[in-house]
Amino acid sequence: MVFQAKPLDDKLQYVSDSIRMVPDFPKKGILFQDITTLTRDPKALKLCVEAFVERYRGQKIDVVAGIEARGFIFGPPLAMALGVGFVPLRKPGKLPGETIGAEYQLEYGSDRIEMTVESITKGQNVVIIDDLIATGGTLGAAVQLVEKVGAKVHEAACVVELPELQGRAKLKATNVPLFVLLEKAA
Ligand SMILES: O=P(O)(O)OC[C@H]1O[C@H](OP(=O)(O)OP(=O)(O)O)[C@H](O)[C@@H]1O
Ligand SMILES: Nc1ncnc2[nH]cnc12
Repeated sequence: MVFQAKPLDDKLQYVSDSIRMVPDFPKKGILFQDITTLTRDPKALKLCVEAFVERYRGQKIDVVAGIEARGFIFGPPLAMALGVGFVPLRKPGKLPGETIGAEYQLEYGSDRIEMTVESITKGQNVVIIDDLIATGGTLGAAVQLVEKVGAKVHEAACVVELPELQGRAKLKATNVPLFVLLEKAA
């Protein structure tokens, strides 16, 4: 049984149904939301990207920043549709040149993300995108990086929110709005 706080329209229901839930992955007790079943379904992928495009078209967005790895799937098609560039926020040691980084805790471990300093400039209006918000640690770190170079985070966007893990409350501390397509059970 999938928990869903808000009733979904037919399109989002289709997207929701396309996500496979995998119990005990990658660790016992984690109900993993597998978006690869969404991305391999052309209709679900199109509906999902279109929902983001509809949200941000006409919003004067300068940059879409996506979080490694699954933000790299949804970010580039959104950036292309908006006619802006895509900036990757990456796991440690992957980006050349001068970088800044932020550490964060996950539902199943800890990690760090990095950003090329010159990739986003002061005053730019940025949408940060990822597949999922759980504890909000990853998005919180991404917000820190974008704000550190003097840019504004217009909104953080995800396909799935796991409300029980309170990521929304963590992000609220940054004053960055959160937009999600689906709320699902953790
Ligand atoms: O809200 P949080 O508790 O921070 O968790 C959400 C993050 O966890 C997952 O990535 P993961 O770190 O598993 O990396 P991957 O995308 O490289 O598999 C997911 O894609 C988000 O980026
Ligand atoms: N339950 C979950 N499913 C997929 N990705 C995740 N990232 C953190 N928690 C997750």
